[in-house]
Order: sequence, then structure tokens, then C-alpha cells
Amino acid sequence: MNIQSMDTETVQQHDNMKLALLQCDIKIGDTAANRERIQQLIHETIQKHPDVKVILLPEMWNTGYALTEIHELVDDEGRVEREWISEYAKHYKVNIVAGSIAEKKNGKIYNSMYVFDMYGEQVARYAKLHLFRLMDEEKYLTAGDEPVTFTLDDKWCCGASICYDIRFPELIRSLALKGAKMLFVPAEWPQPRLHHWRTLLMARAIENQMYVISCNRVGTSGSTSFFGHSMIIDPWGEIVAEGKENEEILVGSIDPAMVDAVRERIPVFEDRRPEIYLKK
Ligand SMILES: O=C(O)CCC(=O)C(=O)O
Repeated sequence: MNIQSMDTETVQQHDNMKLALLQCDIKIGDTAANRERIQQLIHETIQKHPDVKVILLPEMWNTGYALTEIHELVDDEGRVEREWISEYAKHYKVNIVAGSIAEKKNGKIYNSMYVFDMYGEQVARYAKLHLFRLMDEEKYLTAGDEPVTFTLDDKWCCGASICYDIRFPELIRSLALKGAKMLFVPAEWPQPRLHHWRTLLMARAIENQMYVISCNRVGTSGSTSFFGHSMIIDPWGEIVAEGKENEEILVGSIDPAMVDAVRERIPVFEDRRPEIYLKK
């Protein structure tokens, strides 16, 4: 906690939570290779950092943006991925915010985040609300229609978002208003918009006084390249950890109690006047 930069007072640290972001490459259309790589990385994470409590994966890590063949690649409701992620979460006793996968539901394809707790129970499914036209998502995918919060470790309220969603401050604010103290952001955010990525993540953290935990892929897909720079940002807007541009397991610790400390110091949520600027 960089509470010194907030004020000279100290705030008791407790309940620190270590997270690991699996910033990896994704092979377009090769679901078996992608599954194997993620499995290796989860195993390696636990070997190197046995005290990790939460693992975050990138966006659409099962297929990449293989949109033209997506119907043939994915299975119903992400069954295969959900089964093994649940097993891994239980086996390694770790919460897995499983980035997002392409999945089929009632014949439609969604870009969905699944979250499993350390007992292997599924605690959330969130289908990406805002589809990204620059990558033709709207031509092949169906948008979700429900914002989602979930609870980790029986106590921490978290918000779900995927990549492009961070350009919509209204969505993230609505998650904060529902009690989210951490925002998870799996992504496939490409070059050349590194400045947007970093600035938007920091803005969402500062304005909502919440932790922002993002995992972006690396590597290239056709002519598109991805820069990584996965980030953990604290509710004061300081960077706890930031990835470079190659594959890595990025680890950082957060103290969710800092959210309340920051919200007390600058009471943005008490000072909001939505009755004035949200009126029709
Ligand atoms: O908003 C952007 O610039 C990137 C978004 C994106 O790549 C995505 O949502 O997949």
C-alpha cells in the first residue's frame, strides 16, 4: 500500500492478497495448445508462488480471435474449459478468474468470463457487454446484457469486465456502486494503443477508488500485435505491478482494506450528486 503518498498517517495493513496474472501468448484457433499452455502456467505459478490466492488469465485465451471459424472451435457453455479449470482451482486451492473464453450458448457465441473459487465452485459468469467493432466482434459474437459482481474469499466484492469494457466508465462505476472493491480486466488489447490502455486502467482505478487488476496477452495474431503490460493498480492510482512485453507470470500483492482508506480520505462516493447530472 502506498499510503504515504496519500497522507502521512499510516493505515493498518491486513488481509494482503497475492495475485498472479498469466500474461501469455495465444495461438489462434488452437484450443488444445492454448489449454496446455495455460495449464503449464498455472502449475508453474503455484510452484513458484504457493501463497498466490487469485490467478487471472487473458481474454479469449481458448481460441484467440479466430472469429471466422469460431462456431466449429467452441463447445457448449465452455464445458471442457470449465471442467478442468474447476478441477485445477480445487486441486491447487486457488481462486481462478479465468479470463474469458469464447463459448456457445443456445447457438450463439459469447466472450465470457468464468470465475471459480478455491473449492472449484463456479462463482460467476460474465458475458462481455461491449463488443469491439475494430476487431469485428459484433459480426460473430453476441453481447451479454448483465453487469456482474462476485465475491472472492467469502468477503471481497469484485467487478467483472473484459477489455473494451474499460472505455465505458458508466459500467465500471455501476460495479463500484454495487460494492466492487476490485475490478478484473482480461484483455487482448493490441498495439498501438498502449497509452489508452494504461490511462484508462489508471483512470478507472482512481475515479472508482478500487483495485484494477488486468491481464493482457502478448504475441501476434495475423498483422495484430499485443503488448502485454498487464497491470495491478491500487485505489490511489499507483502501479503495484506492471508486465513487460513478453510472456511472464506477473505477481503482486494487494490490501483490499486500502479501498476503504482511500474512500474515507476523499469521499467521492458520498459527494456524488447523481440526482443532478443523471436526471433525464
Ligand atoms: O478498446 C480498444 O482499444 C481495444 C479493445 C479490444 O481489443 C477488445 O475489446 O478486444
